[in-house]
Amino acid sequence: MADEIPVRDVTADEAAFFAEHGWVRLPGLVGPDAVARLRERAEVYLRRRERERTTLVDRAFGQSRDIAESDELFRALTFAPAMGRAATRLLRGVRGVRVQVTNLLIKEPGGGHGATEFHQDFPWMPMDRSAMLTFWLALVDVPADMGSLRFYDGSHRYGILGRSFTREGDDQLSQHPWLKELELSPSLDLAAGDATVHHSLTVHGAPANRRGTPRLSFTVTYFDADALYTGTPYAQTDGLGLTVNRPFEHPRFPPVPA
Ligand SMILES: O=C(O)CCC(=O)C(=O)O
Ligand SMILES: [Fe+2]
Repeated sequence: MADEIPVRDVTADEAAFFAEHGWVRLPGLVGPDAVARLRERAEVYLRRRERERTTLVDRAFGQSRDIAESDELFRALTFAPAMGRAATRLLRGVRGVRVQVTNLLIKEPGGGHGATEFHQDFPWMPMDRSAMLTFWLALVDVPADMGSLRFYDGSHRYGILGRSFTREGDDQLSQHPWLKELELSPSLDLAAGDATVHHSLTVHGAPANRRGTPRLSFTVTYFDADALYTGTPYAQTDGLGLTVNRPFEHPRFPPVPA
């Protein structure tokens, strides 16, 4: 029988908060029993992971990309209708969403990983529109000093600010010091099962993990199902045979029922 993951719906207030601020906290998005099962799975995958530190991103956190393609429990969460409904509601004006990527993230303690420098997610993407967001689900309790995400409030309204993680010193605050005039979201103490959601244009980052245990989280990124492929070179899409100016109709970008 297919696994089911209980996911609650997003409220009208949460959707309004997201529209204004470009991020939102969703307490208790996933029920505690389901989170415990997801965490057990995550621990197995992350133990197997090779600890290469080759890119600037690798220094900030470890990843196990496309986890929902290989694991049925993370797939059940990714395709839960409540997730599709939430993404569609938060993005406003989209008819539906597709999955862009799923990921398990680990931020090791004790200097294993550093801070996640402030960045936008969208500047890399080969989509013709920025209607895209990421759910970041805490799989363990994530107190602020373990590295919950922080967001520059309303930064999603300033368009594409450029790529980060391409060279030293290209974090968004160095490129755009005026961002400091915006409010920084409060440091959040998340419980396992809580999530934050950020828009793909929202500038976000995270401090290093100062606790003694790893920060474990799952992320899923959804985008407007009607977005068109631009042909911009991108490792994930290169060679898939997508057609420029056509939607992402490909098994790697499945639509999610809402
Ligand atoms: O978990 C982190 O520290 C960063 C995650 C992130 O940047 C993202 O999910 O877009
Ligand atoms: Fe990000």
